[in-house]
Amino acid sequence: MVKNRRRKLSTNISVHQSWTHVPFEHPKTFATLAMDPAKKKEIVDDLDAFRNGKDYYAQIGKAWKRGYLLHGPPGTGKSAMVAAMANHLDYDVFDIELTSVHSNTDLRKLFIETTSKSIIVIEDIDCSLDLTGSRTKKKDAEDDKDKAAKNGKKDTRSKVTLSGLVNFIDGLWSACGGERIIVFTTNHLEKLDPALIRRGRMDKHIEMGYCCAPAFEFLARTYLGVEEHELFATVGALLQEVDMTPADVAENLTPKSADDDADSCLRGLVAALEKTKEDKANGRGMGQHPEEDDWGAVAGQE
Ligand SMILES: Nc1ncnc2c1ncn2[C@@H]1O[C@H](COP(=O)(O)OP(=O)(O)OP(=O)(O)O)[C@@H](O)[C@H]1O
Repeated sequence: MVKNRRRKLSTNISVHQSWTHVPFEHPKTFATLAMDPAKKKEIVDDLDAFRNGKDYYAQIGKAWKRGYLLHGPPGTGKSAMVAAMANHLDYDVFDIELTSVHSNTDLRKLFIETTSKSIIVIEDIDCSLDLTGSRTKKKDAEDDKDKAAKNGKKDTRSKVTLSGLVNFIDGLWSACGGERIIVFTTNHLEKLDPALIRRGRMDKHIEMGYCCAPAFEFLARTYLGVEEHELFATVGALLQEVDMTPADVAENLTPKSADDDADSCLRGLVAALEKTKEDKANGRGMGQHPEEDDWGAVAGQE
């Protein structure tokens, strides 16, 4: 892997509809991302195949691009996954804030200005636009707009349309040369129009889920340097019963003072899980634990 250039993080600026660049410093790598090793390998292999696939893409007559859809609840590592991808490939990241893009034309302009070897990220895509195309949702969007106008508030929804975005994904890639990856993240897969996320546009769908025992043990090794502990079984059992994101588990495993050690952090995590379990029993919980494989679909791929 070539590591001789400095990666950039670029975000779009609304006033000028252009990019601003800062060094990309996010430290997350696949080595520190808690997920099923087999799934992790599958994603890394997929990225490597893409990076080395110039001739293959030319041979099949396809633009050299790949779309990844990362979906799951907040705090399950979607942004961390984007950083791990960028660090693995040594690509720049172009972070598009769709609500600050004024029109499809501006989106096209921004896109044309992206460079080769880049990951173009649109986070929380369901929050940025009315992307469902359904009449009910369009009506909801119009109602929201009317409500905002009545309350003297600015309509923050982007003027970029679903078809504008689809064109952006399909058409322009071919005109741009050089490899590009596009990533959408969402907490609400069900809100997205199937046309937007079909294979060929979003080629790989990756589900990021709640933490389960093996993911917790990985985090305990990373955060506390602990391979085994008597509380592992207790934590594992509690994670079967309640939903806790890897972000919350990681936070509980982070020492808060010089007196904190592995023991106290693990006891703190058990207390937090028991509290969540109690809340759930009292009807204050987040709902049922979804059906998961051993890794809690921390990165289950569909
Ligand atoms: N699977 C994971 N492995 C290691 N760390 C994780 C994992 N998931 C989350 N974290 C840590 O939790 C924090 C929050 O994660 P992140 O921002 O990636 O979640 P997210 O799914 O993008 O959330 P949101 O939907 O709210 O943007 C980060 O510090 C991240 O490093």
